Amino acid sequence: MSVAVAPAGADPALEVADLDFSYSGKPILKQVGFSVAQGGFAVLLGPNGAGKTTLFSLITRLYDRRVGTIRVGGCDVRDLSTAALGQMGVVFQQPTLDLDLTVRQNLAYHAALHGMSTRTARRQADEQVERLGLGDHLRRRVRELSGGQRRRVEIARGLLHRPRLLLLDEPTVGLDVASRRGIVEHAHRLSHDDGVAVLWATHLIDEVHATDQVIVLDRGCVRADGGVADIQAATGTATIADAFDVLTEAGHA
Ligand SMILES: Nc1ncnc2c1ncn2[C@@H]1O[C@H](COP(=O)(O)OP(=O)(O)OP(=O)(O)O)[C@@H](O)[C@H]1O
Repeated sequence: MSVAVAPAGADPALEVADLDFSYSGKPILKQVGFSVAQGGFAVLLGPNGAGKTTLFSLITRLYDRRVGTIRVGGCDVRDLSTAALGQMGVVFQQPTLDLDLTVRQNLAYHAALHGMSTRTARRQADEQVERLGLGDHLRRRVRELSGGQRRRVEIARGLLHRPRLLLLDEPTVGLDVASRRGIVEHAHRLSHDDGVAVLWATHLIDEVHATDQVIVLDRGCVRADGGVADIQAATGTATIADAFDVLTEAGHA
């Protein structure tokens, strides 16, 4: 098993404990708990409706009503929300770029929201888009870009303020195989090379790498949390796809 381990004494990048959440009295998340180490790569794997987006909405404080604890780098998102949110970059499931602005303008706007100076923002934007292969597109309006390019702009935007934790909610939905693979691999490089912890929500099992931490969420409950080999061993299966089938209701349908 090769799940990233935090340096001794370091707080996890993300810690969720005893989390319950309901919509209008209907329980959606039930006693959810897990943590992601500094620099770790965790896949939040769950079928449609498992509660992944709801969990992201709570981590990012779009929603607040809940029972339990959420800490980012040791900071409680409720008590120390500015400190917690400042350590976090987010790529939401629904695209949120302004299609009529250029790539550079979208990035500059986001950087300004984080209080970054124009100079720092420009340097950071140039670095991130270059790494994502978008260097030639800075002056293009987002409307002119492909779906995969737009997603990469959103990842660059989420990294501008150098977060320690990047959350991505089904970031490859609707993309072709090559674009998907490129984005999955880039996110892994961020974790392995830059030490950014990543929480990657998906229902696509082929996005799981053998070295990832996998958190299986089904009907609001964490059914498994560990390395791929551990989960396969615990379920007596040979692949993570088979383990997913054993652990989730979708697999019993
Ligand atoms: N605003 C809302 N009000 C009431 N119920 C909701 C609301 N948003 C989501 N739900 C319900 O909560 C459950 C979890 O939804 P959520 O979107 O968090 O799951 P998900 O794992 O992200 O699924 P998907 O992959 O389809 O986005 C579903 O049963 C959904 O119908």
